[in-house]
Amino acid sequence: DIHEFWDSQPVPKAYEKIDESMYDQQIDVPKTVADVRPEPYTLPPGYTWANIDIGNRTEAQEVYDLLTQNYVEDDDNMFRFDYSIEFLQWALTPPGFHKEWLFGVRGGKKNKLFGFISGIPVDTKIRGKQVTMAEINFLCVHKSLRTKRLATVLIKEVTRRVNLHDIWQAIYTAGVLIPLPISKTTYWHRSLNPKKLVEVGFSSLPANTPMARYVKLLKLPGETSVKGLREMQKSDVKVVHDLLNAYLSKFEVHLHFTEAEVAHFLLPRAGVVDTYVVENPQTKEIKDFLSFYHLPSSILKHEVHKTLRVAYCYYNVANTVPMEELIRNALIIAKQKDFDVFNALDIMENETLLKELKFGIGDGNLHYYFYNWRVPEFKPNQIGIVLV
Ligand SMILES: COc1cccc(CC(=N)NC(=O)c2cccnc2OC2CCNCC2)c1
Repeated sequence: DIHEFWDSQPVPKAYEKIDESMYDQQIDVPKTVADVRPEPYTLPPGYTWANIDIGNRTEAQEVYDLLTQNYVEDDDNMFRFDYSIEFLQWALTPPGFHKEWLFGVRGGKKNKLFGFISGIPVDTKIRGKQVTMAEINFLCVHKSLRTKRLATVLIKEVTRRVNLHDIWQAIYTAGVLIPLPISKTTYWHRSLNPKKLVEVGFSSLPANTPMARYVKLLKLPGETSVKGLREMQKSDVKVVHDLLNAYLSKFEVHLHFTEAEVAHFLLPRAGVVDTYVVENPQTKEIKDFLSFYHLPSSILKHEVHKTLRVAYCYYNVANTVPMEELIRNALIIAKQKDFDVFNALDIMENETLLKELKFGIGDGNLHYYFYNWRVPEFKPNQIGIVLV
């Protein structure tokens, strides 16, 4: 069963008793690239490995088609993530990405894509220690091929390909609980279009609250309130880079971004990511910025509404503006851009503003995991990494 697989992996065991001296180091015995299996893992008969050039529109379309039909659904199977092609190309081609870490499994007469997994290299800081990791995401097996253990082979193969680059740790998130989370975070939602959210069953009307009153309760100003708020542009990359790294260094677990990575991940891209900086009208200085990414969900069983437009809280730094006002302005912008809901995890400083800004608690958790690195469990507000 699944635990038989994870029991064979260098992740903390559910039962282990650990003393402090075991933390901040790898779990596996030290290995070198020479120890890594040179050939790909064996697939079931009829299936083959296939690298995916996500920059190629045709191949990106195949990944889109696989994910939009077979990727993660909410616990009630009412919604399924619907990552766009442009979003996948953005998320999977940061500076320095390795093309052999983007691959899948093909099979059948039409050599169809039945499985996919991805890795990108990230520079992490864990309790003050620099660790280069692979950020693993988009593990997906076609619904018709579940229980063939393809997922475990995809995990082993991406581990092998990452190890060939002399990288031995990884970070990933999952809604499911497997051994052992480094943190259990909770998701929260801020309704922007309450009428639609109630119609599609995403939200329910609070007791004794007519819809008109619910809408009024959640109403946001039509315009932003922060003076000097404007879209990020190329010339802001340097200052945003310095602001972001300085801010993230406050957290026990965080990424370190290069300038090129800040340009890639934060410069606005239509339908993918929005970033706004606060330029002080007098001094022209920038000390704050907000950002959110676009991840719609398919609405699986509704006659009229087919898509839920969801904005996800990304990286936000508030030095001269109260964080609550900054995020309220993110909500106002998201509403202006016709998003239906704004999602956030209770990581970083988010917990302090969720209630004030009328977020409702979600019905699930997102767990963060490390592969082959032992740490004590962190509180969500010690996590300074956002995975898309
Ligand atoms: C609303 O449509 C959904 C479609 C599929 C799953 C879920 C529930 C869920 N699992 N949500 C999250 O994981 C989540 C909730 C708030 C913020 N970020 C999140 O996940 C991000 C980060 C991890 N990769 C997926 C997107 C909701």
